[in-house]
Amino acid sequence: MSEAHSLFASDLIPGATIPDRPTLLVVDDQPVNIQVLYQVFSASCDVFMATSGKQALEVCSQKNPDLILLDVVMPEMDGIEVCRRLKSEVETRDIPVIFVTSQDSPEEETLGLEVGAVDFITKPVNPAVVKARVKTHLMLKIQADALRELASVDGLTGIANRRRFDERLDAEWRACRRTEQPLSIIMMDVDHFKKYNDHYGHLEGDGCLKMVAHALTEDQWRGRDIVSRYGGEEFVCLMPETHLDDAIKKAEMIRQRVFDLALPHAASDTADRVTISIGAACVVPNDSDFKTLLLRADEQLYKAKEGGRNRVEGACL
Ligand SMILES: Nc1nc2c(ncn2[C@@H]2O[C@H](COP(=O)(O)OP(=O)(O)OP(=O)(O)O)[C@@H](O)[C@H]2O)c(=O)[nH]1
Repeated sequence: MSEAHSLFASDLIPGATIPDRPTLLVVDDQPVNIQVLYQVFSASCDVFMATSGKQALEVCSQKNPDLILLDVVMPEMDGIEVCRRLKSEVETRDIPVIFVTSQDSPEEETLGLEVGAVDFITKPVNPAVVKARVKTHLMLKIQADALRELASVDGLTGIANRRRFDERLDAEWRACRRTEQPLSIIMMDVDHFKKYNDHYGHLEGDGCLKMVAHALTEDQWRGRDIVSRYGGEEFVCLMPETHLDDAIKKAEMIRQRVFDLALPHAASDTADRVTISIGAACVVPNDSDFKTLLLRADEQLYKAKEGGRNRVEGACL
């Protein structure tokens, strides 16, 4: 068992993934102060260092540390501003920040906590105190990560749920708008699923949805793609930086994959097995929001249903 596991194991909620070696970022414009903290933590954690606010923000976006020990007084960008910026970005807002400072006035401490820090430690640091506090906040971070994970998974199928999809859609919409890249989504719906439930029973229906979800997610997706259960017998996939042609190709592969599962569907008017219909839509995001993209994919799905089901339709905005 690694030192990190032995530190946290007894205190964690079930299902929480304990990193082998948590990553810490230590930020201080005085290398000698970094050295002290490095010696305290290097045995149990991977320690990254930054000597300015700007560098700290860069390391955060690259390394996504589990916790940050942040000096307050630094030239150019001080710790308060660094913390403010970290808390304003979705990608970094959940990283706990502990201020390490020689200024211990109540006003300073209040300001630090107001901008989002979780704790305050005064210099010169006492190794035992800083270790105990870091352990507490790392444990809370790991538990919060586990809860976030649980809240984003669909209970029946185990794949991402609607909440996770909505979060990613919002983030990817903004990312693709910044980079002027296309964003595609594909909406998938199991054909004649009411008849499936009526014929085989609701429990069998649940089993069918699990197998379809598995077939949808076992495929090789690109790093930022996400497949989720959108609700009921409907699934959706988000594909950033993907043109409509490629989204349609992928949709066709998925349609075929579900067809090849050959799950019997004796009550279907379309085939002897379970099939899905798919609607794809693509846009280079602009100043409007993503509702129109979802609407267009839904229209295309409807078109696929109207056109005979077990097929793919797609359109750009
Ligand atoms: N077993 C099971 N059924 C579900 C679940 N969620 C939704 N359903 C059922 O899925 C069915 C969807 O029916 P409809 O929306 O009429 O669509 P359909 O029968 O698939 O018809 P088309 O989409 O037009 O091919 C409903 O009967 C829902 O009760 C679920 O989690 N488990």
